[in-house]
Amino acid sequence: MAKQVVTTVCFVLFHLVISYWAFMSSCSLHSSTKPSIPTIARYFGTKGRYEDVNSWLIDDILAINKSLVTLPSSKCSEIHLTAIIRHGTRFPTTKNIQKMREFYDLVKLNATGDLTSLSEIKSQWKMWYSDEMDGRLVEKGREDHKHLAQRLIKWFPSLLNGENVHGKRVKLITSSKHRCVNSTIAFREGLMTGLKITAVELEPELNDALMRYFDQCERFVKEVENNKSALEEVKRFNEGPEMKRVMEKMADRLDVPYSSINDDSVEAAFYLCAYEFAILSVNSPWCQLFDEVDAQVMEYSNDLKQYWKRSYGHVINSKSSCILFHDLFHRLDQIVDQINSDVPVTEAVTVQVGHAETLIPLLTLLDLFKDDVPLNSTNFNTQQNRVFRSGRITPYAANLLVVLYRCPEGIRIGVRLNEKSLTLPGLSEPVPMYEDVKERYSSLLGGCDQETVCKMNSS
Ligand SMILES: O=P(O)(O)O[C@H]1[C@H](OP(=O)(O)O)[C@@H](OP(=O)(O)O)[C@H](O)[C@@H](O)[C@H]1OP(=O)(O)O
Repeated sequence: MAKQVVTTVCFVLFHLVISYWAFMSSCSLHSSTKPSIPTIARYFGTKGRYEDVNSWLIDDILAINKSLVTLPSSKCSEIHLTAIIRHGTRFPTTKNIQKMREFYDLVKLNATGDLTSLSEIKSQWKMWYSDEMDGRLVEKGREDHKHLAQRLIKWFPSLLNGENVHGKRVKLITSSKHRCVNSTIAFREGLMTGLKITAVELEPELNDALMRYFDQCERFVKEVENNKSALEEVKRFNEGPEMKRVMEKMADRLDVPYSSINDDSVEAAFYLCAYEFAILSVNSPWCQLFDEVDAQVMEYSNDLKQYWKRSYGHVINSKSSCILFHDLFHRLDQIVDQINSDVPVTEAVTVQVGHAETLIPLLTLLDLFKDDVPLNSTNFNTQQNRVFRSGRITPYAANLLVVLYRCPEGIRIGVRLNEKSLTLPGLSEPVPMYEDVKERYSSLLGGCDQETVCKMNSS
């Protein structure tokens, strides 16, 4: 049995390395010139790069932009940071690799259009993604987390320092998925590089109950995850006029019958463009199959998925994150107690690494990024200026930073998403008193019991 497992693991690793290496060598990836950015990159949604949300990072990946952060008065000092982070850039999931392969085969065998990119796809591009890659972290994803750790050291030098790391006042918690565990390890490497530490005892703790709470919430699993009708609006949009137009334009560009292109085909083409850019920094010929309006439609389709599967679409989506919400406030309360009792703070920094589906429900529970009108299959046009844009909220390595400050007037709290300050809805101050935040969320703090909300037939 053990021998079988080792053989399988070796096979998978070998396959991954070979496919990746084969593709890397076929591209001019090692060129030192900056890659050109696809004009549609801002529409990649949850498949988008962090640096396209924070564009100053394109020139300097370790730069921090203080103009986007509100700090309390200089009399305050930081006492704690909780960072809840999405894993870094990853391979596509198997489900999407299969769609990509099918679409590539169709293009290779049937497309005859005269686009230059089409001849490039047919003569040079190779299908290098294989099923085993299944959402695993890629090298760029490791870099995402290493660099984020180094920027966080710059943001919070009094918290993320050698003394706190060695004193075990920094804690790493992660989902058990490959992309998360390896992101956490990369984050630790970034800390060690940034702090010039050579050896450290900082083992990530695996905690799926916390970082993959959605899997364990029966009501969410039954009513949303495994219930096709929960995503009815996504289906309707994908069968609607805007998406139909994208499919027709794609068929025209490829010169194939309209009947051979469906919503899965255009999704696969869009992913091919997005993944080649996110993983390899290549502005690939696949990107030429879309114009900007097409890309906006694709972005809306993905936003609808996130909205109905993870956000305001169904109440249970956000409620499933009650456990993470309570974990956060429980820790903050403990720290405030330690300060008030004048005892040393035991946890200076807590880093929790999970998924888009870890972050989006929690942000929703906090009432963030809520549009006045729900996103649905018929309002693509009127939702052009929506605040719910998954690409802005959860690109790879997206991060929610919660900071406690000790100030002369008491404890204050600052919240940042992707290194930019957020004002919590219902509160006017950007760095409010901790007690005001607790008051604002008092009904969740007094309820939102995981076991109760996740039970079937709970209200
Ligand atoms: O569309 P895919 O198969 O990539 O969906 C993934 C999720 O990716 P996302 O929709 O957020 O872009 C993935 O979330 P991640 O944060 O870990 O990337 C999720 O864990 C995975 O289960 C896939 O969800 P699906 O239910 O198969 O759509």
